Amino acid sequence: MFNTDNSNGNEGTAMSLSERKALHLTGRLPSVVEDINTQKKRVLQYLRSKPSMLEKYILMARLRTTHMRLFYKIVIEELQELAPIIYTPTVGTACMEYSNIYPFLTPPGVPDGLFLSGTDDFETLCDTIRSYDPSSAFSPEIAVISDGSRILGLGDLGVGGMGIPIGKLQLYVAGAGIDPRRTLPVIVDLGTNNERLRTDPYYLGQRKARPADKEFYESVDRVLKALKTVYPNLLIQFEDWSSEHAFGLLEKYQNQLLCFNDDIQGTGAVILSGMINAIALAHTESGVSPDSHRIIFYGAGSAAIGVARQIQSYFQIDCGMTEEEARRLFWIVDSKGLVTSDRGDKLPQHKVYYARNDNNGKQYKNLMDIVNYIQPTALIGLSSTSGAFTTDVLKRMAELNARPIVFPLSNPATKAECTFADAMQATDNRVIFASGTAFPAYTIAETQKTMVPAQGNNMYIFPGLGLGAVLAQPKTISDVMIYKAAKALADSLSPQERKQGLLYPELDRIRDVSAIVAEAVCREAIDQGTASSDIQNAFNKGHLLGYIEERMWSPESKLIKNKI
Ligand SMILES: NC(=O)C1=CN([C@@H]2O[C@H](COP(=O)(O)OP(=O)(O)OC[C@H]3O[C@@H](n4cnc5c(N)ncnc54)[C@H](OP(=O)(O)O)[C@@H]3O)[C@@H](O)[C@H]2O)C=CC1
Ligand SMILES: CC(=O)C(=O)O
Ligand SMILES: [Mg+2]
Repeated sequence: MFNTDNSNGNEGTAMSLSERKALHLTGRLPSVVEDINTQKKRVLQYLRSKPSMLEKYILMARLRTTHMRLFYKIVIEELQELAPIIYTPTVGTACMEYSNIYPFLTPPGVPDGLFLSGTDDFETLCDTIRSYDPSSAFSPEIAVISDGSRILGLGDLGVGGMGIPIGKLQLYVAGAGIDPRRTLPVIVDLGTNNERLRTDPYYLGQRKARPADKEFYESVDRVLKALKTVYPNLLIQFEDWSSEHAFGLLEKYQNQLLCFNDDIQGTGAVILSGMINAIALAHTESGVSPDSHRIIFYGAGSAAIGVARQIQSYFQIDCGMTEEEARRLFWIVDSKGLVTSDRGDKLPQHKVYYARNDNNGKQYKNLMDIVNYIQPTALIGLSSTSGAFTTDVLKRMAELNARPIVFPLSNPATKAECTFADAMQATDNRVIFASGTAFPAYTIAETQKTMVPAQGNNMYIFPGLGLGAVLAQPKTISDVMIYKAAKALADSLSPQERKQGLLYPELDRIRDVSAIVAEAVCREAIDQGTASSDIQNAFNKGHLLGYIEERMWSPESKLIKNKI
């Protein structure tokens, strides 16, 4: 983020009288000297008095740039309450409203993030990157970069997508202790294909259509080269690029740069982790063996294919299936229906591998027909179509399975394929459930037992994955690293969480969990012989996890104090 001393050193009313005097600040603050806990209580009280989630988002955005330490103390200590404000679902609203709320997000002169133009030449880009935060003594370690073309399930929001890199980086800090002064949110402005935005008088980005592929890939390549030239050790996280380009970018750069695509790989890893625990539950509670699963993906974009690939790896590596045996357990559905190789349309490359050819020439369009035909054990939604898992579909899942697995993973909540309450009611409370955005808890009327739904969101993976990569500094992030990160997350459930049938650890343990995920990434880098000497030494001393934890930034970490 932006690293002015004003934001990270500011303690406001918590500054002692002697410090105020030494810094010539006496008179610029009211006379009270209070501690950060009082400051936190005041902010929370005011925040809670605001009925609108967007207003809360704006207040927190402002606090981040005026009082960074307080901001992160609140986010870390109250993550359950704050995640829906700074991340999904509210970040989706903030991105849609970006042009309207922009003037209120940061104080004058403080940028919201780094906006790079797709048309600038290499030298101009390098200068822009260097001059983004000239006062900072800290080089960024992680950049989250988007072109705003597929923001959550909300479509092309152009530069309005800036909220996403910012939201993700806030979770890096809160969830994995990345130093906030070493984070860099980036939007590459290549125009937008959203006609409504191009004609909106307040739209803040370039009012032109996105370029064709040749220009697109050249522009992104220039931007990435500029970022890596200015900051050679930077980890780059691709976020919310349309599937049309997400796969191409990952393929091009994954063996070239220290980078990953969060929507393909992060989502793949987090949902694999939840599925490992769901598969175990279905096995112990209803005798379903891993090889008898039949999984429908409703949606066939970057997220769905990323998740299918990861679960397939699990079937092959951990369950001993051949590639073909594993592949046959997946059916993918897109906007035209079940994806088959004889459907008559030209499939984009990422769908070809999972296209079915055992449909005897019959095509299926409607989800209910598809469910009846396949008789799935699991239904995974990554289609951004609200309500697609109808009561009838959910009831059918409950007829077919003692413990149906239903994961409506699209974001934000308004795009989810069903709600937790829908899924519980239609399945006699037997559903094994996870959603992309947290749904409210559900109380079973008969027993008065309150059930808290799992949140299958890549926020459980990318912070730890990024922390591990930043510390170990491997040349690239390998598929095995991602896989090991997913396994580590699945294994991180405490005995109590396992007993409760949870799929993911409690959110308030996210720092511990991220350290475990980071450790798995570092161990893999060590095995591959690509780990930094610090990580190798910590491992040799039997102190790897402790070393990782010690490296995590917290609001109590030392800060420079010289301004308000
Ligand atoms: N929980 C999490 O951590 C994450 C959740 N997501 C969510 O996943 C969703 C999808 O992301 P992504 O894959 O990148 O997006 P895409 O837009 O690339 O993919 C959407 C897919 O859904 C399909 N689809 C659209 N409408 C329908 C319909 N009526 N019936 C069936 N399929 C339909 C599309 O079909 P077609 O190919 O024919 O256009 C496409 O395959 C988003 O909502 C995103 O927020 C993403 C990453 C992480
Ligand atoms: C969570 C996330 O990365 C998405 O919905 O795109
Ligand atoms: Mg995303």
